[in-house]
Amino acid sequence: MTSPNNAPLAISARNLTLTLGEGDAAVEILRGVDLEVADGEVLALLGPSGSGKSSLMAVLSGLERATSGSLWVAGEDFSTMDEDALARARRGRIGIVLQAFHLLPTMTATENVATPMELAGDKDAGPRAAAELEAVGLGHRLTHYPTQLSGGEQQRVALARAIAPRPRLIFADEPTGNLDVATGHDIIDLMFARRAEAGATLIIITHDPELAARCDRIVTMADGVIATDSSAS
Ligand SMILES: Nc1ncnc2c1ncn2[C@@H]1O[C@H](COP(=O)(O)OP(=O)(O)OP(=O)(O)O)[C@@H](O)[C@H]1O
Repeated sequence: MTSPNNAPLAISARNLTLTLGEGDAAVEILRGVDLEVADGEVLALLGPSGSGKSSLMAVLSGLERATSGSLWVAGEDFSTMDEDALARARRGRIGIVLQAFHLLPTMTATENVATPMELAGDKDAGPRAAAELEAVGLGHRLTHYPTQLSGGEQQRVALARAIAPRPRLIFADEPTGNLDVATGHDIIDLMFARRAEAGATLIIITHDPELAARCDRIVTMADGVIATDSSAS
């Protein structure tokens, strides 16, 4: 599976739809999304509130099953997998950073980063978690609990948790939405630096045109479909 310039594809989506609810309550959220993303590409996903950005990310990252259409992610056919298979396919391949940090309050920073890797059978989870926390500037906060960390520090832990398993794909949904501007800039700089080191594909939902301009490609959504794509010729 390759793109027109022969780069391997991280994502190939054809005519993806997502309908939630049934009967009269059914809502068509994605209405035929076509999208190809090259391996290593950094893509900004923009669009008005309610246009379907988070829903598309949920489908592309395997958190939600598409209602119809074909979807290949990192060489795996997501469209034929059930939820258990999707969860297995996500593990180690896909890292997700959300606006709310979703750290487990009873675990230290290191445990928050290490636990998903341990569950995936990684024997070096502890040292790798510590190394990644070091890399995001939290070497001095390894045994702190989330409540003992600032918002920016918590998002660094969430970033470390997403990146430590060395995923080929990183999804970020407004990762600076809960942070002040300066802290948000720091997180984005870190995310871009860690991504570049790993050569991973990054898809980032943002309302910030300045951040979008730092990406290789800008795709906008409107009303459940792709409206514009800066890579289209
Ligand atoms: N579980 C659900 N059931 C019904 N409708 C839903 C559900 N989740 C989302 N929607 C609807 O789907 C549409 C797309 O939502 P989505 O969160 O993907 O948009 P978005 O572009 O990410 O918006 P925002 O920028 O506000 O986060 C919205 O109209 C939303 O109300």
